[in-house]
Order: sequence, then structure tokens, then C-alpha cells
Amino acid sequence: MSPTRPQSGVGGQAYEAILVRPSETLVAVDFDGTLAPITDDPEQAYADPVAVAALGRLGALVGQVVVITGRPARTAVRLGGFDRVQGLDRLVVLGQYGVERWDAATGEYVLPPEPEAITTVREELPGLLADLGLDRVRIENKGRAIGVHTRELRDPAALRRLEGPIRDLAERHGLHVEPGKSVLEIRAPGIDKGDALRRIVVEVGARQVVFAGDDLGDLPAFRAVEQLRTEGVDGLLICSASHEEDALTEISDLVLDGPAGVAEWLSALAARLERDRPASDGPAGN
Ligand SMILES: O=P(O)(O)OC[C@H]1O[C@H](O[C@H]2O[C@H](CO)[C@@H](O)[C@H](O)[C@H]2O)[C@H](O)[C@@H](O)[C@@H]1O
Repeated sequence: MSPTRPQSGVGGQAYEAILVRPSETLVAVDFDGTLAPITDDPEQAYADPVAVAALGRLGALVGQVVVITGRPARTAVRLGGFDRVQGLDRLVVLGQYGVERWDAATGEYVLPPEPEAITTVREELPGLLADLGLDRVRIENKGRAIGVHTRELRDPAALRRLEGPIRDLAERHGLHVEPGKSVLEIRAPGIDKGDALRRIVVEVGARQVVFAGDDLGDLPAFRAVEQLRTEGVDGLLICSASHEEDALTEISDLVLDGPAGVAEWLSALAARLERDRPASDGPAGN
């Protein structure tokens, strides 16, 4: 049996369906911690080239490949190099948890206006951090959201000290706090990765969906796949595992060794579909 096949019942069933009907499969992947190894500086978090190459191969084999990320769509495209990958000419990147979109087919970005409350919070944040004695945290300005990062402080207590004041600040301005690996992100409520995933599943008419993620922000997408299963869509859930977060391991069909493990799995899936192509219905092989 191929090591790429999940052992669990529903995951294994989804894997078999993907092999039979690749052209009706959506492959959806998170960016940070799944495609890109975690780094201190978010600006240096480039996607694993092996994973990107595998996605390019899958782009020619499955119905749709999509990246669903908390990053701004432009940032994900730049750090992933997605605008210059053979096979990813139909890639869709859903940024800021699905609020933003980039289509490789047209090169167009859909970037709704930034919430005014974010501008106000951006102005208030440095004072709040100084009052807490935490002015060395990294602030990531994402346009319509703000990331408050503690990774470089090497102090697990810093995130805990920040949480209450950041939640109060966000709440005062009608904003939402998205917790993640050494980060609290302040953003507008209203859409999450689950909503984003469901929309693209419907848009492309997928009968099978793969979702790979690593962090708390991916949980809604995992829940969406569980729901989709009850509606007749086969779902395969993949955890990009790390010592930092274990919320996804129990509910995953496959637990892989971080971005390197994800890259290996995507490559193995691409190889398997390429091998089967003459007998299957992938777009390149009909
Ligand atoms: O949805 P994702 O693609 O997983 O993005 C979630 C957040 O990821 C980024 O932060 C994480 O990765 C950084 C770079 O490796 C790391 O320094 C940080 O500690 C991690 O939390 C990103 O900076 C955020 O904007 C994303 O929302």
C-alpha cells in the first residue's frame, strides 16, 4: 500500500476517490507552517520549493489547486513565487482568510477596502505595547489586519500577557482576534478559512477535497471538510505537525512532519496520479 494513503476510513475513502476522479478534486493548502517553514521574520517565510513544484504538477492533474492563507494574497503570491510556476496557471490564492483573492489565470487581485477600525487600532497599538513593557514584539502590518508576533522574544509568557489587552483592544473596535503560533492577529470578523474553502468547493464543483494546515486558523477549514463529508464530498484532512500546535492532529487523516513532510506527500500524490494518468480522468490525460 502506498504510504500516501491514509489509514482512517473516511480519509482512505477520499484518497481512493481522488485516484479515480482527480479532475473533480480540489487540493487546498495553508501557507505558513504547511507550505513554508516557520521563520522568525514573516517576510522571510518562503514556500518550500519542493512543495511548490509538487503543486505545479498537481495543477495539471487535479481539478483545482488553491492556497488559503491568513497572509495578504499579494504576500503569499510573492513568498510562494506562485506567479511563475509551471502548472499553476489556474491557481487561486485566497488571502486574509478568504477576504482577498488572486487568480493566476488572469493575474488579477480582488482586494476589498481595508476596515477603518484597523487604522485606529494600528495607531493605538504601540502605546499599549509600551505600557505592557512589550514594545519589542514584531508588528506585522497586513493592510486589513495586524499581526502581533512574540516569536523573537523567546518568552512563552509574552503571548499570554498580551492576550487580554489585545482582545480588549480588538473588542473595543468591533474586531476579531485570531490566535496562532506566537501571534495574535487583529482582523475584521465575518469570514474564516471554512467559509473560504466551502465557497471554492462549490465554485469548482469538487467531489473530493484535500485540506492541509498546521495552526488554529485552519480549524474552521477542517470543520468545513467534516461538514462537507456529510453532504457527499469526500474529504482528506492533513496536519502539518510541529511541536508548537497539536489542535489538528487528532482530527486529521494524515499527520505529516511539517512542511517537508507535506512537500513529500504532495510529490508522492503527484507521482501516483502521473503514473495512473492514462487510466484516469485528469485534465492533462483525459
Ligand atoms: O494561514 P497561514 O498561511 O498559516 O498564516 C497564518 C499566519 O502566519 C504567519 O505567522 C506565522 O509564520 C511566521 C513566519 O514563519 C512566524 O514568524 C509566526 O510566528 C507564525 O505565527 C503570518 O506572519 C501571519 O500574518 C499569518 O496570519
